[in-house]
This record gives sequence, C-alpha cells and structure tokens, in this order.
Amino acid sequence: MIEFVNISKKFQNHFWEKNILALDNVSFQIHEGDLVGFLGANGAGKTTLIKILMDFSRQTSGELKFDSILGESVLEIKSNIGYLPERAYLYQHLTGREFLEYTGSINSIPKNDLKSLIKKWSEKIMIDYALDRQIKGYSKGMQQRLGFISALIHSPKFLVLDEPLSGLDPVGRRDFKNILKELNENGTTIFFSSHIVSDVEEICNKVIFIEKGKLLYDGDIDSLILKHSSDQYRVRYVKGESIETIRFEEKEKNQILNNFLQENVNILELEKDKPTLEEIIYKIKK
Ligand SMILES: Nc1ncnc2c1ncn2[C@@H]1O[C@H](COP(=O)(O)OP(=O)(O)OP(=O)(O)O)[C@@H](O)[C@H]1O
Repeated sequence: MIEFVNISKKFQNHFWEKNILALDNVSFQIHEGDLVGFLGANGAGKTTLIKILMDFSRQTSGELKFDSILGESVLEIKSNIGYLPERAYLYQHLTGREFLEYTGSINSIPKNDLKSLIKKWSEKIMIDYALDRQIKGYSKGMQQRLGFISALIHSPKFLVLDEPLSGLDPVGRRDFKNILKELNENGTTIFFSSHIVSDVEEICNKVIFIEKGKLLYDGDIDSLILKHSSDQYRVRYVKGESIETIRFEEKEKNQILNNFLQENVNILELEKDKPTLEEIIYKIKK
C-alpha cells in the first residue's frame, strides 16, 4: 500500500552547523489492513518520517510510493488519509463542535451526515459533554480527543497518528486503544508512533522500530517474539499459601507435569517462557 524506499533526511539549519541525519536509508512497507506501531526513543526520527509521509516535508533522498488503493491523484490519496499530528493545532476560539464542523466541511462531508458523525464520534470518544465549550478551555487530553475525531471523521482508509496516546489518562489510553483496534478490524489501516512498547505489543500486528534514524526492525510482532523465545516453559502453581514459579526445558516437561498430577498440585498457568516486546527491543538496541 505504502512503501518507503531508502528514505534519508538531513537537516542543516545554518551552513556552519553540522548536518543532522534524522533518517538514514529507511525502507519498509505498510500493507492494507495493517495496524502498525512505530517505535523509537526521543529524537529517533519518528515525526520526521511521518511529516515526509504526509508531504509536509521532503526527503533528502529516497522514494515514497503509494499504490492505487489510496487513489490515483495526490488529492485523492490525501482525502483517503486521516492525520493526527504530535501537537495538533486546534483553533482555540472555536467550540469543539465548530471545529469538527470546519474539519468535516474541508473533507467535503455533507452537512446532514456531519451532524450525525459528530454525535457518534464525540460520544464514542467521550468529549460530547464539552462540544459547546471553547477549545481554549480544554485540557490536553480533551484536545487530544477532539484532534483524534478530526483525523477520522471522514472515514479515511489510512490513519496516521503521531503519538496519539500521549496526554491521555490510563482510562483514555485504554479507550483509544480499543477504538484503534475496532477501526482496524473494520478495515482501516493504521500507522501510529509511540514511545510505549507495551501499548504497541497490546494492539498492533506489526512493529517498525527506529533508533537514531536507522531502521532496526520491521515486521510481525508474533514472529519476533517467537524468534526470541527460549525452549523453556514456565509454570505457576499454588504451594501452600503462596504462588510459586518454576522454569524447565522441553525435555523435562512430561516428567514435571506427571509429578504435579500425582501430587494433585493446583497449576495456575503453563506457557512457553517468552520475552515481552520491550525486552526484545532492549536487546536489539544493544
Ligand atoms: N526542522 C528541524 N531542523 C533541524 N533538526 C531537526 C528538525 N526536525 C527534526 N530535527 C532533528 O531530527 C532528529 C529526529 O527528530 P524527530 O522529531 O523526528 O524525532 P522523534 O522520534 O519524533 O522524537 P520525539 O519522540 O521526541 O518526538 C532529531 O535529532 C531532531 O533534533
């Protein structure tokens, strides 16, 4: 659907300053139906790449390819993409409703549809109670919710979100993650940046990981975890008043489980001892 081919981006603000290589030969693809988490530390190059994707900034070299599912012309492609920037600028003097009416009209949503879409999304994203207040009185999380609606109100095929979960409380983060999952299940391709590995592990099927402008991993989360899994099993069981955990190799499995059965041990959990995505990312970085 979208392919980044050897994308590099250099910044040089003044001729006497050293170049900053914000992206270094980055190549990967986003396929239709993907829910992709774009991970990287502060300054890794996430926003730079997203700005190139959104055509707000030009790469120094490399190519960005869109396939025809998103449209033939630049205008059509843009109309099929919803975008939430890292720091969305929302017109502070407008009310939430006026702002959504404005974003809906620039996305050519008919007036009648727009009214019901604003109602549906503001209720779902739980900002309906503040729609008639001026945005300047909104908290950071409330502005994030409004920005999120403005990115998706025109039902784009592809959603690009720069740090959509920042500024939200734990309940808000959970709601947003559920909505992202639901949108993806209903066919929207989603690409979002984050610092929080566990959020990405929880909802994404694919991860792109960059460090100092270089791509370190691009692919499926499940196969990455499997690749880094050991041959060990982990069992949690009840022993007296406490819960114990032991680890053992594949070849010891039958013997240990037989022993547990004979002794009537209460097993709470038995699974392959696999690392979390966070542990793997930490390993890849080193
Ligand atoms: N306009 C610019 N001029 C000069 N350097 C820039 C510019 N924009 C970004 N950079 C540099 O490019 C590098 C990548 O920045 P970028 O904002 O893409 O990182 P990020 O991964 O989005 O970070 P964060 O998670 O902190 O938002 C940084 O070293 C940054 O200082």
